[in-house]
Amino acid sequence: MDEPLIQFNQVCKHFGDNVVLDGVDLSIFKGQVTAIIGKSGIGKSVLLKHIIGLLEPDAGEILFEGRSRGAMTKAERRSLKMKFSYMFQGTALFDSMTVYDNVALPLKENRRVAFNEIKERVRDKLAQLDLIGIEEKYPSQLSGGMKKRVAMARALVTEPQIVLFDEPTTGLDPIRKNAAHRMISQYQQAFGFTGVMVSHEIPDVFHISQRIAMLDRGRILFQGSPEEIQSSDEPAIRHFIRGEVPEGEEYDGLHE
Ligand SMILES: Nc1ncnc2c1ncn2[C@@H]1O[C@H](COP(=O)(O)OP(=O)(O)OP(=O)(O)O)[C@@H](O)[C@H]1O
Repeated sequence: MDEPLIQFNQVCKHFGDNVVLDGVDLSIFKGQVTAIIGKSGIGKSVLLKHIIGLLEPDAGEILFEGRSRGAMTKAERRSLKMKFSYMFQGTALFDSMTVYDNVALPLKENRRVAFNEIKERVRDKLAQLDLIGIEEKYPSQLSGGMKKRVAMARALVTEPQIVLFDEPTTGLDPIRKNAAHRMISQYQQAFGFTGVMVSHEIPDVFHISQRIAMLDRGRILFQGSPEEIQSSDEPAIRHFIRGEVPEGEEYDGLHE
């Protein structure tokens, strides 16, 4: 297999007494969607935040094409940052800005994109996400599902090379959820981007990801293809992906 685009080597992170990542080894490959699955509160968002540098590991390292962020020059770090886009759990839309301005923001902020091109790209993304006609509305006037789709439009409008999604479909109805998954797949086929997606949508996520990583008790319990995880004999994996509580055990998924 090729060199990973992003590589976690023995990454550890704790908050006070709460050890969240305890030696995470994870490989993320270019052009693939990698889904991060695992129980609630286990540290999936924390892992994602390490990729964009919102959190720094206490120990271990994260390599991008073989190089750690710390070893990069300022210019290299800036260029790495431009490759990323992300969509976090809370949609983080700006309430004082219209839908159009929210989606146009990344194009206006970091890139020299002509006014007409911004208009075209924003319209395109809104159309793909079934959001035409709401450009002038404000986030407070939208349903939760619509906000989520606006956030997705904003994450994809720059056509980024690496997109991090934190539960992009939670709270969407089944039709919109499928549409959002389809959009991620189509976007990947069109642009060959690398996606890292935290998701609880099992088994749906197996259909749109090429790689699955399961986080459990601070470590990656499994990483491999959707087919491999579905045929795993490991009880913790089998129970989790089937949504079963092992006999004689109480569900201990609430780590928060
Ligand atoms: N900035 C922080 N300061 C202190 N503790 C934090 C911080 N961020 C996360 N945590 C803790 O880290 C643990 C993992 O949280 P995280 O949000 O990554 O879980 P998750 O797997 O994404 O959960 P869910 O599936 O419910 O979204 C939790 O115990 C959380 O309280």
